[in-house]
Amino acid sequence: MKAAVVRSKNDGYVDLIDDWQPRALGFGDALVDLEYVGLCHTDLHCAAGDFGDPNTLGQRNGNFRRVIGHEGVGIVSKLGEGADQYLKIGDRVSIAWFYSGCGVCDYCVTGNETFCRKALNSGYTIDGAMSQQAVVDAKYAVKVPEGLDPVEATSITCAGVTMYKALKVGETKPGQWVSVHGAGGLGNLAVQYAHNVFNAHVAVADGNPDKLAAAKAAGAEVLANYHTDDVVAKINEATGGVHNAQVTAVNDAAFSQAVNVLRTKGKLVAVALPQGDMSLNIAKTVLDGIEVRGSLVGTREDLKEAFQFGAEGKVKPIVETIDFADLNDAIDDMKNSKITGRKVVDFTKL
Ligand SMILES: NC(=O)c1ccc[n+]([C@@H]2O[C@H](COP(=O)([O-])OP(=O)(O)OC[C@H]3O[C@@H](n4cnc5c(N)ncnc54)[C@H](O)[C@@H]3O)[C@@H](O)[C@H]2O)c1
Ligand SMILES: CCCCCCO
Ligand SMILES: [Zn+2]
Ligand SMILES: [Zn+2]
Repeated sequence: MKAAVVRSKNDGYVDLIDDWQPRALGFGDALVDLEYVGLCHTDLHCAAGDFGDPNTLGQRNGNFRRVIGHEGVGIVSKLGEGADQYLKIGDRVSIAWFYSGCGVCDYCVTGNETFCRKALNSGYTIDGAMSQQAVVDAKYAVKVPEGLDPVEATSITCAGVTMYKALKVGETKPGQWVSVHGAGGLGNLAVQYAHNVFNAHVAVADGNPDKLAAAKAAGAEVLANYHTDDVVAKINEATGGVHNAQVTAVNDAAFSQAVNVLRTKGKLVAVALPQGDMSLNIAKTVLDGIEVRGSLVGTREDLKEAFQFGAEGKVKPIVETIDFADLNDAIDDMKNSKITGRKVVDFTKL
């Protein structure tokens, strides 16, 4: 069976193997035949060992290296004992970063399950979705609603739910201004959810003109190219300062820009995971009562909500399907900021 696994040298790329086997189904597990799996920038961080070597972390599947992927969508083909109370054969389900939690800790029982200290994360501490088959915990595999295109559903499984949740974390209200720093896979969907679901005004910064054009088409009213514009001046001049700033840029400079475009009592929502630390304007943070909040994917409930907005056509991910064999080329394209929206591996062609 084909799977994309983290290389032993953690060079940011994957090995495409064809002798992979899913682990045996345990109690409450289900087997999923993957249809489509999107490439998230987090997959590149994982493959590079940015958060530690996934080949040595979490649950092991025999001698196999870690399978990446957490924007997966596929069909349930087999149920382990006890799984039939949650799923049935033929259900279309998602495989998200939040693979499972303990279910009983303070975070799991208060709507904050993604922060569970015993959480397993797909493609990092447990095998992910970038394979022909994957094992899921039936309690945690959120179903994809009827009416939502499965290819588009892959993008909502991480990028979409993450930004839908991050806009909630930013307490976004109708008529407010939101800035989105980074118009990539997450950023474009941030614009769509902010404009179409939260009814907010949006300013966007990126360095790729195609992505800025896509953000404008998605509803952004202010566009700043960090190669040619003074991002802070342009956004402040156009908005008077934003109510919350969403940082999806894989670049620590964007965090500084984000603080400096906030109005008094504004909120910086940290989403992106570049290496390094945030350097924040201390005077601005103190004198303007700025809040810095981290946001991590979304809960199962957040994902259900984010999917529903997709099924209703309120958000439409930009997706391009690719062959499994071309996955490392896609990683290259993402590293070079050449992907507008998402590239999605088509497993139905294998
Ligand atoms: N917190 C979470 O729950 C969560 C979830 C998903 C992804 N992420 C992280 O979010 C980041 C983005 O993921 P993605 O899949 O959207 O990546 P992506 O590569 O599709 O997009 C990143 C974008 O940042 C832009 N960029 C780079 N430097 C910039 C700058 N200084 N100002 C503005 N834009 C800049 C790039 O041009 C690119 O368009 C990654 O670090 C990923 O790991 C976090
Ligand atoms: C630690 C990485 C968190 C990223 C979530 C899914 O992209
Ligand atoms: Zn992701
Ligand atoms: Zn827990």
